[in-house]
Amino acid sequence: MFTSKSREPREYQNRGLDALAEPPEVGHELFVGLSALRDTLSSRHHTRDFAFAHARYLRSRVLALGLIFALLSPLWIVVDTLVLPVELLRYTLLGRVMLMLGLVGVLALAYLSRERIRRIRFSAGMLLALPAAFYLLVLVILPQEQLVNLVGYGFIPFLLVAALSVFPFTLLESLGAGLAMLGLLAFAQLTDGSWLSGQGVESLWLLATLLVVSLAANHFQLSLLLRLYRQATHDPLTGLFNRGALEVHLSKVQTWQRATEGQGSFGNVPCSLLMLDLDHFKRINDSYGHSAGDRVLCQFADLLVRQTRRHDCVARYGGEEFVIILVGSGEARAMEVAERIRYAVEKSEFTDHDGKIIAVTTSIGVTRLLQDEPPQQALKRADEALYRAKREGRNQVMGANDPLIGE
Ligand SMILES: Nc1nc2c(ncn2[C@@H]2O[C@H](COP(=O)(O)OP(=O)(O)OP(=O)(O)O)[C@@H](O)[C@H]2O)c(=O)[nH]1
Repeated sequence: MFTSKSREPREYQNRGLDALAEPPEVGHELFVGLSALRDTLSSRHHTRDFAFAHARYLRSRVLALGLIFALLSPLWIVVDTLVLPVELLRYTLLGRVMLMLGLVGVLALAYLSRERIRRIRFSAGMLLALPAAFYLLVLVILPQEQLVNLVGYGFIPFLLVAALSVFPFTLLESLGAGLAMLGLLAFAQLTDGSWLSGQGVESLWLLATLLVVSLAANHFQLSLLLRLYRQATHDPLTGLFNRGALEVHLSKVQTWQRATEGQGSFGNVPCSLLMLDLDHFKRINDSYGHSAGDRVLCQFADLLVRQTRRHDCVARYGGEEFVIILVGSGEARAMEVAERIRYAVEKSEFTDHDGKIIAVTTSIGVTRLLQDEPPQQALKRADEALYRAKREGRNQVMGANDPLIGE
């Protein structure tokens, strides 16, 4: 089986392609428990598509918790008024007003950042950093002898570490925030003189324990999110994108086309669609069994991923039908790639479970993806071309009669 990888055209590198998903790994297993540690430790291994789903989820948490913090903060003014001497009130009041303004800013930022991953992460970080900074400021500004009058401030590090468990943070993110809270508590103890006292050590121990519980909650929350995401968007047999995820991805590619070239100038950023169907697949099932058929589908999927580039997208459209989006490839180039794939399939040694060779061929329909058309329309054109390839004898590539193509 040949495995050549074509190089990306230079002009399409570094032009926002990272905003598109990477093709999923073939045969990637759904995982549970400890094996998910790699994915919950940091976001390094997350695909761009999951990063968007993750950010959307994070955003909803930021909005919910930000609202709770913003409401609780002014309520605590009542407690301050009851317990603090008047000369201290102006400090804490000023701090609370600044905290509330900050929280409103975080809420606004999260609300306006629907698809902006970095901004959403930043707003989540600020949501935790603002109350911590408020507490730190109170500790620094108030005279030491007045610190005993503070009621309900000492629990801020505990509240924030507990809040970590509400967010689907990665373990490293939570660990960083948790260590910062432990540092804050240590500073508070050094300031009020309880450092290394029995009560001080107990508080530190409690906060560290709470952090471990939050980290466990983060791990399970994030791994569950990943699992649900994969189940919703990936075909369990081949590990490729499923039909729903493909359609979402098609729209994203079109958005990228528009953003790259500007509205109305379609034709300048060519992208193409390949629709592939295994020939006489029913016969394979009938002759070798359904499970050998499944094996062929996986081998076929594997070949498609190896024949395409990282930014292209390979999806299982249904049954023995697959779709490839070639990003940055016009019709002529797409026909070449399709022919190369057809040839590779013909020459490849597909095998059943006993290593018996199964002859497999594929028919392919090719069309251009226009940036302003409904994705379904392009899929329909590719399907019609595929149908003609089947009708003309199978094991061949057929181009669609594309409208308004100007390469
Ligand atoms: N093993 C296996 N078979 C599948 C799967 N999904 C669909 N099929 C089979 O794929 C076959 C498709 O058959 P047809 O639609 O008649 O197409 P074909 O035999 O490939 O013939 P042409 O497409 O006309 O070349 C059916 O027998 C389905 O049962 C699957 O996930 N695994």
